[in-house]
Amino acid sequence: MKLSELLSELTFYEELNAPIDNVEIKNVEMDSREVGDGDLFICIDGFTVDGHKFAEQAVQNGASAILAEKDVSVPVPTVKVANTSRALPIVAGKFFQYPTKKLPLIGVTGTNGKTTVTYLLESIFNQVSRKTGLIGTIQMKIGEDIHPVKNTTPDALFLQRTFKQMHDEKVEQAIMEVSSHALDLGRVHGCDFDIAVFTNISQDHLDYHRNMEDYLHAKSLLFSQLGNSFDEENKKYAVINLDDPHADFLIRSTAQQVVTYGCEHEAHVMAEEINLEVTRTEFTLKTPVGSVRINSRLVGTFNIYNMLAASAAAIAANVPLSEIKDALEKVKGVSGRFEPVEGNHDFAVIVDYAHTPDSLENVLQTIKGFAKQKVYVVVGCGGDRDKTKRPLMADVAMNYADHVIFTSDNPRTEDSGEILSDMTDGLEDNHYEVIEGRKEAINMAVKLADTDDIILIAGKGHETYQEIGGTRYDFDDRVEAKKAIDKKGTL
Ligand SMILES: CC(=O)N[C@H]1[C@@H](OP(=O)(O)OP(=O)(O)OC[C@H]2O[C@@H](n3ccc(=O)[nH]c3=O)[C@H](O)[C@@H]2O)O[C@H](CO)[C@@H](O)[C@@H]1O[C@H](C)C(=O)N[C@@H](C)C(=O)N[C@H](CCC(=O)O)C(=O)O
Ligand SMILES: Nc1ncnc2c1ncn2[C@@H]1O[C@H](COP(=O)(O)OP(=O)(O)OP(=O)(O)O)[C@@H](O)[C@H]1O
Ligand SMILES: N[C@H](CCC[C@H](N)C(=O)O)C(=O)O
Ligand SMILES: [Mg+2]
Repeated sequence: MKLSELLSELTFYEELNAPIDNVEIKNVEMDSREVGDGDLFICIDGFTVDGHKFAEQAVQNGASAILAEKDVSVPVPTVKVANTSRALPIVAGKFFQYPTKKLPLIGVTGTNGKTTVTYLLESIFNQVSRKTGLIGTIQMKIGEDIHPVKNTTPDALFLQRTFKQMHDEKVEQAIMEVSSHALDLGRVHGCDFDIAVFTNISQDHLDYHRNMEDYLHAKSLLFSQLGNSFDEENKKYAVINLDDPHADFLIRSTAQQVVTYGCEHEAHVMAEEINLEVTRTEFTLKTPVGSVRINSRLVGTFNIYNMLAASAAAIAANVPLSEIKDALEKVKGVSGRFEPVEGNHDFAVIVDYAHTPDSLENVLQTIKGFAKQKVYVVVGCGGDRDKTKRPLMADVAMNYADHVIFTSDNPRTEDSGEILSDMTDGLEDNHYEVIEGRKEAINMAVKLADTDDIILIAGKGHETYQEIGGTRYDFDDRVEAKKAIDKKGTL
């Protein structure tokens, strides 16, 4: 594509260093290390480094033009805009020919439940043979092809490139998690969502957002940006959890049709006659298109909400109710979410990704509801993340468990001992111990567990690493728990 054409959607820019006429752009990159011959390199002033520093390297790697917000001294045409981060989605959208205009797209936001709801939706659309594309915390998937991701919601360039690939590979329904960071940073600008889903909101990420109000405002952008026009061919829906205290604010944020779900308030899609069991959940899914009984292998009230969210979105996307039922009943679970560690032991071990006070409370409430004997919790908090959630998570663990083993999560650049002090300082009860090494903490919980006890290993779920300093070491709670169980069995 000609550079002048690529820039046609940017109204204000300056041309520096050399004329842009006739410059041909083969690809767009924002990482100098990825730049090849004939690419446009976009300089992003990041949280860690300033991408403008790499303009020269990009040129050495073959960049034929630079998009910058500061002056850079390079021998290729340079286009200067006020803010490259905001220009990025515009340029990426243009380069990849606005793929989401041609691709039905569902976005799921909220503090907890996003990954689970997207996996439920994937199952529902596959049930009706619609090829899916999925982007979220665990991975990116096109059909059955799996690709790694660095972020729950990747940057605008990755997104637009991926949606183009999905469209080329005949994906019929794209589904993605939309984080508050992404909404705030404009990573999803230019994504033409058809259905926006809200799960719930509770405290998280207050290292990034100044307060809960800012956090909620960021989440609401998914709904306020859901378009403002009436298009018979291309209807848009906001799917909202009516039982969440912030439902009303989100409903008022959107101009589009609202579909509500819930258990407590009168909603379009509801769960009734609920029967919660240790390994399964039954409820009647009541919807405007009929009612069906659901018998799911997902456990806990919070998962009923996830199933309601997915069902409401699927109904808006014209999936028949009988297919929604079959699909929900097929889902065995989502990796690292309330995942039992199998083996020959007479106590239960559950690995779960709860890393917020609210998710930890939901999971522990569920476990407490079934526990015949003691409940052990192994939990820590991530470094370089919301510090104010540390004492709250510690309180939740102490309130529900008979014994808590506080340990490290991903300390990242922080000191594990200090994170643990943030969690335990001020605890009044003493039914806890601190074991910094996560492997040792898991070993201790397994060693202590007796018949019918339940161990919850919280915080890391599907993660297969532990990040300490700048290094990611191989680590998987499920593998470590299994090893500890096997070791106990041989004693
Ligand atoms: C705080 C934050 O959001 N950081 C994101 C940001 O990184 P950054 O600003 O530090 O980037 P940087 O390293 O300063 O680099 C700046 C620019 O220089 C470029 N560069 C860099 C080095 C080089 O040699 N050459 C070069 O060109 C980079 O490609 C980049 O364009 O831009 C990167 C690329 O898009 C993201 O991967 C990165 O997410 C990091 C990994 C992260 O941990 N983010 C978290 C806070 C996050 O976004 N989480 C949310 C929510 C998760 C949830 O739901 O709980 C998420 O959506 O993942
Ligand atoms: N609807 C829900 N309400 C409250 N807690 C939930 C809900 N669904 C899942 N959880 C809890 O939150 C954890 C994370 O769930 P999930 O991965 O689906 O959420 P997420 O929003 O994608 O999280 P993240 O932002 O970290 O990617 C689960 O392991 C479970 O403990
Ligand atoms: N997407 C979340 C994941 C947290 C997972 C937890 N294990 C941690 O490292 O804090 C975050 O980046 O805040
Ligand atoms: Mg997620």
